[in-house]
Amino acid sequence: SQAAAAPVQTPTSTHSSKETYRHTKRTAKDYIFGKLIGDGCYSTVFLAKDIHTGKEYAIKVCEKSHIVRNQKVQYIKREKDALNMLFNVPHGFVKLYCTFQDEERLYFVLSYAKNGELLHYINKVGSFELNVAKFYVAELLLALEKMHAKGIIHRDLKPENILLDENMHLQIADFGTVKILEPEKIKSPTPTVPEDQDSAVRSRKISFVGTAQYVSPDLLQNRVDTRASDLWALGCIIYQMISGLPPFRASNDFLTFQKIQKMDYEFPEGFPAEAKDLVEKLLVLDHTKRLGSSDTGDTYESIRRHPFFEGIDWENIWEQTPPKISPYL
Ligand SMILES: C[C@@H](Nc1nc2c(c3cc(-c4cn[nH]c4)ccc13)C(=O)N=C/C2=C\CC1CC1)C(C)(C)C
Repeated sequence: SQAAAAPVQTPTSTHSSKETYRHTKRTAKDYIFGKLIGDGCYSTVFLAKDIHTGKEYAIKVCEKSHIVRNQKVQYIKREKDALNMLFNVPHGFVKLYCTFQDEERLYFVLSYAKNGELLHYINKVGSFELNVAKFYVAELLLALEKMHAKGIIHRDLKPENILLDENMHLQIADFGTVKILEPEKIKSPTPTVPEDQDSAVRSRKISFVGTAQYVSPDLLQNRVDTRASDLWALGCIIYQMISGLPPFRASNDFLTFQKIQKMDYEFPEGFPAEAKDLVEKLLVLDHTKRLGSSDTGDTYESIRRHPFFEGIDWENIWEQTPPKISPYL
């Protein structure tokens, strides 16, 4: 006969004012789900409110069957690992507060980036004034430095997954495409030892390729994904903030890939000279020759030093009030 199951002791939250009480694991019932705010290919992001605290969060919901059927399990695991690795970085990233699941779905409770996608602002004003572009490129570079210092390569950086928080500071989101380098490979951004010409993570078959307009030629050609892939995307994003469109664009991805590999792009009339110079130093076919590829340590000194960043206060930018994003006449 079925032995009577011992009554399960539900953990009561015994706490005095001194102790921080241990939450019982959250479930979807602890949140009021609101509008859909983002739609990825394997996930949907909802605005949600915690019924106990009234705080707003973004909750990313993934259908388990969908993930398993499309062999995306390792992407979900990497995203969670990357978000956990970045939890203690105070600025530049959405935070993962907790995860839980039910029969059908996985839930990620994340910070709500109240002002949404950077892309929305670029499209709204057409293109950014130079001081606005400079500010957000600087915050993006600082976030990239933090990620790369931990051996996290984003691999799909684009204005759609660069978000703005309630104070209009930048937050990188969507880590479903990251590659996390093994600890022994977390060295300076590029080879410090001459014979190790290729700190790239040379994987025979790269199953993942980013969004066509921002994918680097090294990822396309010799199927190598390195931190420098993100520096290529940075070059594309700078170009797009200032001109309103990404440098490589065509009617389909294949034609876009061809343009990238032929470096077939040009600068519109009036594109500021210093911004042009910086973009030209990042959109370099050879990933070891991109500005920043030879920097050692945890910062991209050679990029920070570029005249484009004249006047940026690297130590205090996250505390500063971001410049107004107004239409560029
Ligand atoms: C990039 C992502 N879109 C989004 N992901 C997140 C948002 C988010 C917010 C708005 C928004 C806010 N106000 N108006 C629009 C628009 C798009 C968003 C957020 O607040 N918090 C965390 C997010 C993502 C966390 C990430 C680890 C998964 C895609 C397109 C993939 C769905």
